Amino acid sequence: MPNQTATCPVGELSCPLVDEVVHLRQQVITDPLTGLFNVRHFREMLEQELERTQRTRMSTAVMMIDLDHFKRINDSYGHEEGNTVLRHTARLIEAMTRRLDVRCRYGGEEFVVILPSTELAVAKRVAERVRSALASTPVDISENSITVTASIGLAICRVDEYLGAAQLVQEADKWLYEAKRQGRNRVCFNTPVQRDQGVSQDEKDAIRGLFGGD
Ligand SMILES: Nc1nc2c(ncn2[C@@H]2O[C@H](COP(=O)(O)OP(=O)(O)OP(=O)(O)O)[C@@H](O)[C@H]2O)c(=O)[nH]1
Repeated sequence: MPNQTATCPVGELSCPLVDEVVHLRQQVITDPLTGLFNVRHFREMLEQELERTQRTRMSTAVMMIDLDHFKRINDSYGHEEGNTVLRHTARLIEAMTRRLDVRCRYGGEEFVVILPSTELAVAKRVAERVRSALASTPVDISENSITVTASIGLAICRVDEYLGAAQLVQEADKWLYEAKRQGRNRVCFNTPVQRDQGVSQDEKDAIRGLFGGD
């Protein structure tokens, strides 16, 4: 009878070496403060999901979330309490999204979620759920109960309107800053109406002409 403890057969789940590798792999892709995925994993997964969009023709959505006036929380209550707020935010993001969504800390007080195989209408509902949960769920810090809000930018990669990873992130970031600009605690995204505003009067007239409009 061979000595089972002295060997590490492939596929043996209880092998300490395999456990160690799994643990290390987890550490490499995790943000230590919040337990969400880190930005390195976000980049890897985004490339993977965009490839899936090309293969399956199902859209990929990216949701960029930034806490509002977070500096004030640090300044008023200290960095440790600020960290408590970041962990609270991470738990709410997890609670309001699916396990298949890739929930990441992008850095500082910014979070990003990849919503695989998701159209804009669904992404809007998820983003609104996250925004509203944050605004209505207080967190206890320094004997105070406070609520934090977030601004959220959404971007979609469709197979017929394909955006690469960098462009998609840039687009989500653009709408996040639009949400800040409009007063914070809101979700912003590119709507067909806003796209239409980019069409000049000349172009509109030409389209009307093509379809026989007056
Ligand atoms: N506690 C804590 N604070 C952090 C961490 N990373 C970044 N910060 C702080 O996050 C704050 C971000 O501030 P700003 O970029 O000015 O943004 P803001 O105050 O949220 O304002 P708006 O984004 O414009 O609504 C800074 O005070 C950073 O020091 C962290 O890991 N822990």
